[in-house]
This record gives sequence, structure tokens and C-alpha cells, in this order.
Amino acid sequence: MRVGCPKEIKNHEYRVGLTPGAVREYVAHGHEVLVETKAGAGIGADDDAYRAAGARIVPTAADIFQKSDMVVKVKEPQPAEWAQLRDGQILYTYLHLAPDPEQTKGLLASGVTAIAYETVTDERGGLPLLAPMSEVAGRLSIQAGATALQKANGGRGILLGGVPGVLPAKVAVIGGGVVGLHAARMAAGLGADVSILDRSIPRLRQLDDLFGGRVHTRYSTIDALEEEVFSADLVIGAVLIPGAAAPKLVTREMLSGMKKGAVIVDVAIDQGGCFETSHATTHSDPTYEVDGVVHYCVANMPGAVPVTSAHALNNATLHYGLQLADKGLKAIAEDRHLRAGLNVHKGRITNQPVADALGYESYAPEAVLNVA
Ligand SMILES: NC(=O)C1=CN([C@@H]2O[C@H](COP(=O)(O)OP(=O)(O)OC[C@H]3O[C@@H](n4cnc5c(N)ncnc54)[C@H](O)[C@@H]3O)[C@@H](O)[C@H]2O)C=CC1
Ligand SMILES: CC(=O)C(=O)O
Ligand SMILES: [Mg+2]
Repeated sequence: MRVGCPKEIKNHEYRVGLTPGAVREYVAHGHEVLVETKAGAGIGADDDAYRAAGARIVPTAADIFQKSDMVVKVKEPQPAEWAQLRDGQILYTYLHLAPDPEQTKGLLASGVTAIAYETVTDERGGLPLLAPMSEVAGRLSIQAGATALQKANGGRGILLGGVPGVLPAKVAVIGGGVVGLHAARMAAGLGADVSILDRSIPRLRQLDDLFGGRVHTRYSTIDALEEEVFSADLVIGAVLIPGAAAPKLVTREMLSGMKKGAVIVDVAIDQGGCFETSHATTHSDPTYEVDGVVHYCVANMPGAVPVTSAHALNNATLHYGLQLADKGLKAIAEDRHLRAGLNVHKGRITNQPVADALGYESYAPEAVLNVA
């Protein structure tokens, strides 16, 4: 198969779909790999590093989209990209379709077969291609929150860990999955007073064990949520219902009960966000204020640390990427975890939560794949 990797074009997105190390693996499997010139510039991998790994460097993204059987990316295709996708081609990348009707229309019109990293599953019920970026975003959320809390940046001017004799900041983490765990670990490490809210009691038990009592765990009712959010200096939004639009847990009304200068970091923004007042921002203009509360809602946070993120992402995507390259659609038909990742195929939505969120009919992957 011919596998292609364009340079990412989203705002301040420096990750790359294939690292030179991943290219070498595809080539070792007998595949031809095309990489757009400078695609790896953001992680310090120049064209020569890709050539040494066995890739052919092409001058434009159009070369990648025209010539590749499978396109491997990081972020959801931008309008200029989805216009170039086509029937018979596989797209392997993050999609986040539920909050994005325009992109969904574009993908449906193209006829492409699109696997969303964020809905591929594993044997343990996890989301293995989302997890590494959630680890990064969870950790980054505390760095972003700590920066936004500084007075000159619009925050209330509190140091997360306090100092001896002065209380630390309060951090509320809504959603105790991968993002939540890593956010709580960083916040607790800095000395903040941390609470994690989740709807899963088994998960709260696990977190309690992991932190040995160092963070508070709370079952997420409206009461508990209000109490934590109203007293917090920093709130991290980290809930997920896989594939679906994020539930709006913190309403505009609740915002008025928060401290002035408090900060929210809505990591769940890529699924539409879990604060009613959230809208996606970019690395070049990451924050805005509503009712005196600073909002940070960057939808591609890991793009800020591409050296770490691109390698962590490739570690996770390589296994399924090789299967797709080796077997094409058959890989999806044979593997239920890849089927869970299939969101769009030849003009049809194949993921129930995405279809529900956007008002489309959903087709079972098994019913539309049609492979012998
Ligand atoms: N902005 C960015 O750059 C990035 C965003 N993300 C996003 O972060 C979000 C979280 O991802 P993960 O931690 O990997 O998901 P996860 O599935 O590991 O964790 C989500 C947690 O939310 C909990 N939850 C669901 N509904 C809830 C509710 N009503 N109240 C409280 N908890 C609830 C679940 O029980 C689960 O523990 C996702 O939307 C993901 O796409 C991930 C990486 C980067
Ligand atoms: C998960 C995701 O959307 C990202 O890493 O950008
Ligand atoms: Mg994102």
C-alpha cells in the first residue's frame, strides 16, 4: 500500500502523523511511504531523516492526498484537506466529529473511509490511541492553568502550591479518566489541594488507591460539582463519553458562583467542551474571559509539546496503522477495535454516538464494509 503523511496545518500544530521511526516500520512491512517536505520540522526530523527511514519526500500536500491509499495524520482534516480526500482512500487520524457538523459533511461527501483515533478501543475497555495525548493534555492542563492564574494573565494571582504559612490553591478535576489522572498527579505534585469528580465509583476507588489519600475523590452530583467548582481556583474539564459530544456539566449560571479570576481549562473542548461557556481557542490566542472566569480551551493542547507528543502518538498508532496498511479494509472487518474506530465509510456514518449527536442514521461497520 502507498501510505502518505502530510504536514499538519492546524494552528500551531507541530506534531506529525508519522515519525521517521514509524516510517521505517511501514517500509519494513513492504509499504511505500510518501511524506510531505518539512512535515517533521516541528519535532526536529528533517527530510533527510525521513529519506534515511525509507520515505519518498514530496513537495506538496496535494501529492499526498492524490497518490496515497492511506493518509496518516494527527488532527482532524481542515477544509482544504477534506476537499482532497476521496472514495477508496483510508484516513487515519483524530476526527472529533460529534461537535463538528461541517467536517462531518466534508468527510461524507468525499467518500473516504475514516478511522478516528479517539474511538479505537482495546481489550481493557480503554481508548489506546487517545490515551497518550490525554496523558500529555492532562499534564499540560496544570501548566496552562498555573500560567493563566497569574495576575498579569488575567487570573486571580494564586500559586498552585502556596508557600509555608499560606494555603495552596484548590483544583477541581471533573472526570477522573486519563486526562483527570494526569492533571491530578501534576497538581498534587505541585502541592495544590486537589479534588477529582467522576461518575464511576470503581474509577474513584482506583484513584483513591493510586493517590493514597493525597487527593479527594467525589461522586459527581450537581451538588458536589457546584461545591467544588465554586470553591476552586482552577477547574479542569476532563469528562468523556466516547464519540459523543461532551455533557455541559458547568452551566453559564454556575459560572457566576465561581471566584473572580478563577481559571477553567476545558480539555474536553475537542468533544465540544463540558462548560456551557467554552468555545475552542488556539495556541496563538488560548484564553478569554466570561463573568470574570478565565477560559483556556485549546483543542490541540499536545501540539504545544510535539517532541513528546508525536512520539507518544506514533507509539500508539503504529500497531493499527500497520494492520490497515497490510490488509486494507479487511483489517477493519476483522478487528472489533478498529471497527469501533470507523466513523465514516463511503458517505455513511458508522459510529452511533456521532450519528446521534449530528442527527444522521448510523450504519454498523459490519453492514457497510463489504469485504470478502
Ligand atoms: N484538548 C486537547 O488537546 C485534548 C483533549 N482530550 C480530550 O479530553 C477528554 C477526556 O479524555 P480522557 O481522559 O482520555 O477520557 P477517559 O475516558 O479516560 O475519561 C473520561 C472520564 O469522564 C468520566 N465521566 C463521564 N461522564 C461524567 C460526568 N457526567 N461526570 C463526571 N465524570 C464523568 C468517565 O467516567 C471517565 O472516567 C476527551 O474529550 C478527550 O478527547 C484529550 C487529549 C487532548
Ligand atoms: C486528542 C486530540 O485531539 C489531540 O491530541 O489533539
Ligand atoms: Mg484535540
